Amino acid sequence: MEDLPLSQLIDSLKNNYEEVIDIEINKNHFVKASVFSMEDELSGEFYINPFNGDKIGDIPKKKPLFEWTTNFHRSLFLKTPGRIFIGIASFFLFLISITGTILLIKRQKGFKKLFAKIVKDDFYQYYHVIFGRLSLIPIIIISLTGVYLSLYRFELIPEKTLESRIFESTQEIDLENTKIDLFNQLTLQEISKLEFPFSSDEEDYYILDLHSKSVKVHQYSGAIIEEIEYPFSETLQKLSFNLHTGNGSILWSIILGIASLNILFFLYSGAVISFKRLRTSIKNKYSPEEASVIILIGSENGGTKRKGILLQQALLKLKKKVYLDELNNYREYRSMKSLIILTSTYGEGDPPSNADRFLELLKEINHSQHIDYSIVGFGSHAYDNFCQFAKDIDKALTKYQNYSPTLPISFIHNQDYAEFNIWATNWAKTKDLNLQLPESLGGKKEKLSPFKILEKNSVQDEYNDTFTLHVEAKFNNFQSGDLLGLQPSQDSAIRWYSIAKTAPRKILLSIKRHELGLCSNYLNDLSIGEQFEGFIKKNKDFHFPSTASEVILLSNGTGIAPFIGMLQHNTKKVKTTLFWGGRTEDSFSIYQAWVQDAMDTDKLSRFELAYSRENGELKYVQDLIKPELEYLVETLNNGGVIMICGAINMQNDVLKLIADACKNANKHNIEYYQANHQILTDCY
Ligand SMILES: Cc1cc2nc3c(=O)[nH]c(=O)nc-3n(C[C@H](O)[C@H](O)[C@H](O)COP(=O)(O)O)c2cc1C
Repeated sequence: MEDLPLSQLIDSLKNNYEEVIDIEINKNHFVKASVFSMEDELSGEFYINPFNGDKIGDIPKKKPLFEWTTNFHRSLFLKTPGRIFIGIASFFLFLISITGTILLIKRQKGFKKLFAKIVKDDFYQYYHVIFGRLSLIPIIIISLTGVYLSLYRFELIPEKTLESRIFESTQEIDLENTKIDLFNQLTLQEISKLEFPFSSDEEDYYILDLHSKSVKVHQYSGAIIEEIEYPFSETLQKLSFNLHTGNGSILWSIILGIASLNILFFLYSGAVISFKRLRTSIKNKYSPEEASVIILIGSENGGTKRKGILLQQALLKLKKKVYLDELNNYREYRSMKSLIILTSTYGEGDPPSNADRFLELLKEINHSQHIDYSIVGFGSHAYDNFCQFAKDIDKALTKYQNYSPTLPISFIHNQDYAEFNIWATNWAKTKDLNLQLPESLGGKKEKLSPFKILEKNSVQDEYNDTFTLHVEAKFNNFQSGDLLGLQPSQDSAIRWYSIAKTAPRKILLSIKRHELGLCSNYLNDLSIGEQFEGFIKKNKDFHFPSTASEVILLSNGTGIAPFIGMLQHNTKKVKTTLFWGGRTEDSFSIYQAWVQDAMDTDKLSRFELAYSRENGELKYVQDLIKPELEYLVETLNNGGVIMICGAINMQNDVLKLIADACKNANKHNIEYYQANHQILTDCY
């Protein structure tokens, strides 16, 4: 159809109808004609077959819903003010998409990495970025063309004067035999509209709209009388209209449709992200001069800051003079005794934006008093430089003699609240504080469920401080390595126990009794058949690996519990070694049967143990693995996994030994294996 000469269409129309007013060829290559004829049904506007001029269909009326939506979209039914409003909204959408692109480039650390892998650490942020990458370009186009259409509509586009050229006709006029060469030469694809002369008067011309100009053609001689070039603004208006509406391309319409849905998602996810950030504004009761505990935060998206605020509130409840601020606001704190630094890491081990000046400030600002500090790094093993910025601060602080660590640096993966709670409890212990953070973030109460005591075993040695409880749950969807939380009284903090799943719904807990420990004594006092209330939290970063070539389990004290459960489920009989350190031979008695059973069934290949209070020698897990470090690193190298559970000091020592051994082996550093989920820890 596109190659059909215009003259042929004109001839067919003239043959079929009394009078032709105009024809229009739309983007979808349909030919619409406006004609008069003797027969009523063949008069009016309808689609025609371009080859013979026959009517092929009526022009469908726009559906009311479609019309309603178009009106709403263009002006919100507010006529001109509505259109102005929509124009301004388009402009803002354009600005947001441009700034969004810049932020995305910044977040990805460069234009080249715009399409690099994105780590899913927060649902809304992740999909904000994923959808952003896919639809920012269409959204920029939608908004920019929307702005242009509004400007055009309000005649705010500087109009170039029309270029009109008038030709003197020299051609002869043959009224009997008009043959217009131009119409023979033009095909339908080159024209968009043709208006027929109004009457047979010589002064009435054909008005032919081509894609870039409009031409007046003499109806008898075929001479071009006038040519008007469309100004660029008009061409741009047409292009904008097509790009904005998807007119003429189904594929582009689909892309625009998806991008528009994404705009809705962006509105929502953007609002959630902003809300989360706003919710975490810092308020202080004490001035920086009077506070003895200073909490400094490095946080980009507010996760770490929220933890800092919870900690601040818990300390205020204990009447502590605490001051919370961002790391970049570091200054002289005259009364500071304790410094707590909670910081996340971004980019490639870089500080978050509210902490990027801290290391410089630290050099400039001097404190003369003695300060004990504790650093908690928030990060994700999905990145190569796990908690690197927290490590950098730790390293920087060791240079100052008046700064001494209260606890070794702690790391928290994926904002794990239970891990943070454990760190906070440990920190509070060093200060003899009964610190109580809320049970869970957002104040959501965990659903409690009863656990019934089936069996109890206690160590009968001079320390007499450890016991196991075999309990039955009401449900079964948990795994060894998950955490059981329980709160012995309304106003006490939650205690967490790493669990062993020994059979469906059966859990083995290993508990160390503290003389004044509320929770351990409460559990110790329960008899067989009694129950306690608690809840289970998934701890998916500490499950037995499903695909490792070999597994090494390192534990001390009650930290053996999750491993007992894991061994039971090692039905594939993956080569597994267990190292355990306890105080006395008796302290092993409560686990012995489980370990023996795992050995007998080949679920455990090797077992090594160390006693720290037996035979006068002080032997710890650390001592057990010292001669095995080469083997440990080799296992990691071959795709094996090391899991560590028990006391935090043991974990820190062991990690240091492994880190040094990795360095000596000259292959990968320890961070590589941590990022690769080959070193899993759950210590307290
Ligand atoms: C773009 C980007 C880069 C990140 N880079 C690292 C990194 O190098 N090392 C790391 O341990 N965590 C990294 N993370 C994870 C964050 O540190 C982690 O999500 C943290 O919980 C964020 O805390 P915030 O909400 O307080 O900013 C990165 C996260 C994002 C989004």
